[in-house]
Amino acid sequence: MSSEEGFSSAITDWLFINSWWLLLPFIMLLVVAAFIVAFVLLLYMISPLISPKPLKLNGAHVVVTGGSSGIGKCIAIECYKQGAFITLVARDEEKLLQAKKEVEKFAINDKQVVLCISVDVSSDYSQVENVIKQAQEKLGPVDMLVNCAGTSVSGKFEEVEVDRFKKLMEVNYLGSVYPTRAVITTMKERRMGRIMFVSSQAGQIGLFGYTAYSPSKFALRGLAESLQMEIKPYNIYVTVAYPPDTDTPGLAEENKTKPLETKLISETSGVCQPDQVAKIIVRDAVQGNFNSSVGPDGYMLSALTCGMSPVTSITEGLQQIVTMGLFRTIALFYLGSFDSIVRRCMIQREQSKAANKRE
Ligand SMILES: NC(=O)C1=CN([C@@H]2O[C@H](COP(=O)(O)OP(=O)(O)OC[C@H]3O[C@@H](n4cnc5c(N)ncnc54)[C@H](OP(=O)(O)O)[C@@H]3O)[C@@H](O)[C@H]2O)C=CC1
Ligand SMILES: CCCCCCCCCCCCCCCC(=O)[C@@H](N)CO
Repeated sequence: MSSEEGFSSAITDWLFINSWWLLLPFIMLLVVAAFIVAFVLLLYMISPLISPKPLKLNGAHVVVTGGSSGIGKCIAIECYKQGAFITLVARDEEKLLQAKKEVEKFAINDKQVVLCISVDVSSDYSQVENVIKQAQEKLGPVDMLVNCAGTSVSGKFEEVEVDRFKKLMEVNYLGSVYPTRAVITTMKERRMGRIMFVSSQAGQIGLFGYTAYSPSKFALRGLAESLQMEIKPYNIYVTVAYPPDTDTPGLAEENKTKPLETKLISETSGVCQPDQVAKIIVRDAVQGNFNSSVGPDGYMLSALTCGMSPVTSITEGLQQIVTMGLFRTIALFYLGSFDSIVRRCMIQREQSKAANKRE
């Protein structure tokens, strides 16, 4: 009996001691595998955060649609100041020539050229393709395309002419699709380039009076995100800019029909100068940032609405993670104040209507 017990315990002792040695390679394998998995996960997390190489504007060919006025003209000037060759695209030839003269004042060398092309970016794709081809023949392949041609209408949903909804979608959305489509193949072949879409803060938040305008600016974000995922491996970077109200002929035109509600709500973000807005937009496009915002409200709106948009730096990603809850809290107060503006305006209107009737 006792000899049997001694035998079995000897076996377990033997197994125990030896199994350590037997397990060691497995343990080592497990540790190595864990390291590999951790490393791969880290690479996955970091890979979208690697910042692109900045684009050199000196000698680059920049096409600016809507370059004859307002923000577009200021973007052209900003690029010209950094040594770029410019193609201005818009419909009105006189305004184009006037803008060309203004841009040329900022030359930094005597080789720089400003080319003007008159075309409607929204009506016919083959026309747009043709003029881009002409521009590339004269000034070389496009390094940066700025889609800034656009227009706006504000007014209550039922008061905006039905045609306007289509028109805004055509100019603001398709007018950005066509030029982009015309430059993308060459950019992919050259494995370099920048595409910029000028959206608006009204492309991040839907506001009273912008039922026709906002959707056309929101659409650009969907286009930009999808396109960026396709062309990132070709070293092409997309930027979407979301400016607040900016002092331009376009804004003056829009203000003629702007409802009081829209005016009061937009005042939250204030009015910017187009040259300041252009400076920020060009800096972000050169760096290849997906998002370009102006001012503290713009910063908050962008962090809050980042959704699944690409990140272009580690700090940007971290800032979004840390600030999102706080900004949502602030946003609730803003939304409350917008609602009360709308309510107050409605009450005021009804009161003045009643007073008019009594008279
Ligand atoms: N100003 C603002 O408050 C803000 C503006 N934005 C956006 O920025 C962009 C520029 O605005 P802003 O500078 O105010 O505008 P402007 O009205 O001052 O200039 C618009 C430019 O676009 C051109 N354009 C308009 N329609 C067409 C078309 N169908 N084909 C070709 N060119 C066209 C115009 O030239 P032409 O008429 O001769 O064709 C002009 O050069 C717009 O997309 C706007 O929505 C965003 C946020 C705020
Ligand atoms: C944390 C949350 C912060 C929220 C801040 C909200 C601020 C809203 C202001 C919106 C202004 C819209 C300007 C549209 C400009 C435009 O595109 C037209 N003028 C074109 O002509």
